[in-house]
Amino acid sequence: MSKTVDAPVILSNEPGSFARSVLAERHPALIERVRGAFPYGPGQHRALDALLTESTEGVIGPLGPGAPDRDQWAEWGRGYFGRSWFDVPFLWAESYFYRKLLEAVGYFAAGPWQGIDPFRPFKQAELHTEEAEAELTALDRLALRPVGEQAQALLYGSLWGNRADLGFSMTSGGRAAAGAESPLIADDSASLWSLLPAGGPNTVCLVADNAGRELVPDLLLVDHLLRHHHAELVTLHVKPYPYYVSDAMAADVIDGLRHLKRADGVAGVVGKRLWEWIRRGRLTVRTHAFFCAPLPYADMPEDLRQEFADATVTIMKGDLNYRRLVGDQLWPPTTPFAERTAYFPGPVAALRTLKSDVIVGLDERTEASLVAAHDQRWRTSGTHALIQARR
Ligand SMILES: O=P(O)(O)OC[C@H]1O[C@](O)(CO)[C@@H](O)[C@@H]1O
Repeated sequence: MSKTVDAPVILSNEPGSFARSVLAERHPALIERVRGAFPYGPGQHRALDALLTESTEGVIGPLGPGAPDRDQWAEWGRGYFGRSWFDVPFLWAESYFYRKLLEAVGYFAAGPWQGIDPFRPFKQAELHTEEAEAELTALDRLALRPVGEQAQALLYGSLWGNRADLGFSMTSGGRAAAGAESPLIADDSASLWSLLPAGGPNTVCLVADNAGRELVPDLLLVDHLLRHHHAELVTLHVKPYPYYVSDAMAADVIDGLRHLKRADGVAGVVGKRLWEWIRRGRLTVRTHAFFCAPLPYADMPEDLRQEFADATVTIMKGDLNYRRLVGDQLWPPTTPFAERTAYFPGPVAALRTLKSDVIVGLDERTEASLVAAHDQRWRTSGTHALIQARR
């Protein structure tokens, strides 16, 4: 057992740090992309200007008086207002940035822009890339392989789908989305499958991350779990509103399902079957306000805790869910995953490509070889991935 009891919370004020670059470079770049995505009017552009200035040079201000969740954020941000965005916890600052960006474009305000997802054009474009098409065509070949091989390939597909992240491409020029896949730095997939023996009365909660090219492989995995009775019921949890650029909401699930249903070959068959799983109640899409909270899962509310407690296993997708699952802190990398997730109300697994500094659950040899071979960029470059699970 590691002796770790606590570790520094990640802030964004360390010069040269990844967290700092997200606030100082990615967020301004994202504001520019959002400006170009819709024919926003002068009021929205002024609000985006104000957000850019506030978040890079100013101090944290409250949400506007009409915001439905103003009190909630005032509570979550107690002690942070009036301070530099760089000096408060990175997880909080990043989450609040997305909330303020929605405010700037009028997502929650009564009027024509209410409910218009500022990231939707990017998410939709993702579905129609050559790579996305090739992934669907590959399903025809995969269907000829033994079932166990299909299962493993779909699990890895869902894992590496997490690399297709629009926030990431904001400053990396999409580099992490290309190239050969690196070996996993932790692979508990055998342990994950052992939690889901075919034919058992299993239920799975899959907490989704990105839409588009991540969500489609997630749906393919879900179909496999249901079809081969690794799970009798699956709940797909998505965000209630646009978040972290590409995070999936119910509208994105519908887009993904339609996209699959229209495809040729095996992909089209799977798309139609997924509609049927939903119709029969074997696949349910759910959301919860907590998925957009700037808090670790250790602080989840009782109703969500109960949902996870009832599942045979909860699968957390992506980097943000990982940060919230283990705590957005600089843990010694060899801190056991089981120790960091001991509070979780049931078996839990993480499928994540590494896109921020947090990491636990490495063995010493892996950590040493990563540091020697790539310095610390392996933590944030999206080239490495992991599957971690605990019973
Ligand atoms: O989509 P994912 O895998 O949750 O990745 C989100 C990650 O991207 C970043 O927002 C940086 O763009 C990280 O800070 C964050 O953890």
